[in-house]
Amino acid sequence: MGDARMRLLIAASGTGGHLFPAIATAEQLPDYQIEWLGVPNRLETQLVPSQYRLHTIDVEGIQQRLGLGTVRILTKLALAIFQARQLLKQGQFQGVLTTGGYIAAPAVIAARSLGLPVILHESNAIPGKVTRFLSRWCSVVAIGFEPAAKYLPGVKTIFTGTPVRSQFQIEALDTLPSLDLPIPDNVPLILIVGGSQGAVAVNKLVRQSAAAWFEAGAWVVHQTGSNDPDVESLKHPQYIALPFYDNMARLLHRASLVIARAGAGTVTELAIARKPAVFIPLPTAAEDHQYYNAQVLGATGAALVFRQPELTAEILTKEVLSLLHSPEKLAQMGKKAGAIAVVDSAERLAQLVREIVQ
Ligand SMILES: CC(=O)N[C@H]1[C@@H](OP(=O)(O)OP(=O)(O)OC[C@H]2O[C@@H](n3ccc(=O)[nH]c3=O)[C@H](O)[C@@H]2O)O[C@H](CO)[C@@H](O)[C@@H]1O
Repeated sequence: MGDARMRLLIAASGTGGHLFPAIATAEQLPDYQIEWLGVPNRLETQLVPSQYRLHTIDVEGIQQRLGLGTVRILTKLALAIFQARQLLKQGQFQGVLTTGGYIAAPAVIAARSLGLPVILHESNAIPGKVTRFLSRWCSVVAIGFEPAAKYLPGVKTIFTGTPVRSQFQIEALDTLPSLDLPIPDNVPLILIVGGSQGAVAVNKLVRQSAAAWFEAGAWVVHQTGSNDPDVESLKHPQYIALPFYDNMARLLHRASLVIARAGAGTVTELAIARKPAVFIPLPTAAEDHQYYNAQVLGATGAALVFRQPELTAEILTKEVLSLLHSPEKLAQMGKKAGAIAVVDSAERLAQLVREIVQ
């Protein structure tokens, strides 16, 4: 007996920020036969669940080498489009879902050249160049933050939020493995998240500020990344430094306050987990998109947002101390964060797929 389900190709590749939303959505689509399009040596080879067949094409470098040799870039893109077209035709796929990034270009162009519907999800408050360029060819662009719509004039956008891994939902708390970190139960915990690569400038500010927080009774868990040469320079009984932490959802649920970069994934997870935050957006992010991500929570009073060049250790010390001394304010901020969270984002995006790929 053949499989009578509709066939959907998901093109999602690279970082957790692109893969987690796609995986969460795929889980909501058992009524579709899903296969995956990625790149041979990226995270998808580890993260994409084994029930989805993974096809890979070589598109790495298209973005990185822009400007060096237009002919070579276009040749490579043309080859990737050709491969994606072959895959879509031979696999008899009926539509494409992509979360953007460089895999999106060949996937979207190939699908449209075959007249297939495409849903593109953009998680940032300011869509990246690839999204803006490709959006006209998409049936619809699903957006993670509402402000993104105004950067996509003439494009059909639908606000779905960004799907996150289910462990960030408050309801999942009891099902998560407990923390393997020696943090006492009743102390305030400040969690610092630099993102998948860490944030050396944030690390430095935190180390300069932490003494006053320790004195106020707080513990600090500091996710530092692995590129910081000074990571050993702070030692304190209330301080734990980690390059990366796998059980981030559990740690986030335990935190009283989170200091973080403002990648779309992190901002969304904080809203879902209803956590008060201090954002220090990456100043070099394309078109300053992290600042606008941060402002989605900042504008409602759920977070404080500081621009890195203007932020001193004195200011950070003082602002965090004042929050630590005001648990009611922290609780209010967490509530405001929760108010903008889209807890059923994966279901919404899956529903959009059902409406468009049929
Ligand atoms: C440096 C950079 O350009 N980052 C971009 C990248 O973010 P990137 O994907 O790197 O970062 P995000 O903030 O979106 O997500 C980080 C993810 O890593 C997880 N995590 C982090 C640390 C840790 O120790 N353990 C752990 O599990 C977080 O829970 C989160 O799920 O894509 C995002 C979506 O397009 C953009 O908004 C970001 O600006």
